Amino acid sequence: MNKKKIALFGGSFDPIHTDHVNIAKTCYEKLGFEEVWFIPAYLNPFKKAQLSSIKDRLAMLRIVEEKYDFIRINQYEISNNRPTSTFETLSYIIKHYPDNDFAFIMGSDQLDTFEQWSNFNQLIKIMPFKVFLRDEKNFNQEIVKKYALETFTFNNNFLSSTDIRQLKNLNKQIPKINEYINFHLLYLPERMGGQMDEARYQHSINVGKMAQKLAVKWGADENKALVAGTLHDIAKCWTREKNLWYLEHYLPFLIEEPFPIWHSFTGMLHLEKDWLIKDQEILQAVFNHTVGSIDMSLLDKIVFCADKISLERDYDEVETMRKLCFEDIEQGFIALVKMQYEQAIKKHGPNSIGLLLTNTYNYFVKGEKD
Ligand SMILES: Nc1ncnc2c1ncn2[C@@H]1O[C@H](COP(=O)(O)OP(=O)(O)O)[C@@H](O)[C@H]1O
Repeated sequence: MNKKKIALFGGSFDPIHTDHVNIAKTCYEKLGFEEVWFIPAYLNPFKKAQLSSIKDRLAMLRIVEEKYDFIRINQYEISNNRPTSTFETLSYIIKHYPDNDFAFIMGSDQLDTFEQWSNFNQLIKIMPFKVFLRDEKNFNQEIVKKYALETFTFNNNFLSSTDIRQLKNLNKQIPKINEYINFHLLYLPERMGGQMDEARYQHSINVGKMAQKLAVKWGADENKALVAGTLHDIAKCWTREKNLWYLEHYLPFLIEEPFPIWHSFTGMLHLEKDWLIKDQEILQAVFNHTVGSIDMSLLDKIVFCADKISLERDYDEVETMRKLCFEDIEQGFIALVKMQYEQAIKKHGPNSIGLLLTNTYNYFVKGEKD
């Protein structure tokens, strides 16, 4: 009987990206493997370097598994519930699937530490190792020669999970995985933490939670509220130059608005252009969070209010405002627009608060509808 040829592909897949899939496709389309089994690594809960949950990493792998018949997920390491060496995993798989013929797939970056993998001398004898070149010129040729390893090129986008976590090369990433990451707010410390100080980060988290609560109370989409609320201030700590660059390139007419408001527009642009968030409702809620506009959805109002009544806010009337927002979101919103407007006038004078806030105030508070 001919044994089924299977390629085993281990990694953290945090997240899985296009190049992982392209490697698997090469195995299937060009190297005669009938299946490729992705083996996500377990991450030690006591280890600091731990990243996304197993649930999220598996959900992202499933998106790919559903698309390609030849891709399967093997959960041996995950179900072990402890860090498991490649040697242990491969020994287990060989023993339990005697009707298959296996090879192990690795990226060339792994060559440098290859000899330190546990039980290395036995490991290299139990199955062939196939090396996919991350960089065709720059890889450890000594190890390749020493162990007579086969090397392969593939349709390489030069992606890495680290880069994806840091918002780099997202245009080359699998769109559905981008969407999953954005909707589940994965990699916030990397993606948001680097752009703001600790207090702003905590405020952002609090606004997300408050927006979610308000959405549950008023029947809006709670996930969109959580995402928009959490990300609303993403551009708040940017320099004037960076803000200006985005406005000049995409929305130059808004440069006339006061600088402290710019971050709502540039935050929206950043989320759209760099995070590749496609959801217009989320983008609009971020756009409207500081001064609003005359055309606001329930979600926009919720994020606007959540920003002003989040957990860490402690101005005199905050409790009254919180109560009002949970009793009547429309009245809460009007009261908060009024407060925002009066504070802006006090701080900046009536001639420098910008057209948008004036319009929002006139429309919602004064009731001027034309
Ligand atoms: N662009 C790539 N080219 C070659 N191998 C890759 C590439 N991206 C990932 N790999 C390999 O895929 C396996 C799993 O990678 P993983 O650690 O989950 O992600 P990454 O290396 O992208 O951060 C590793 O063997 C890694 O070397």
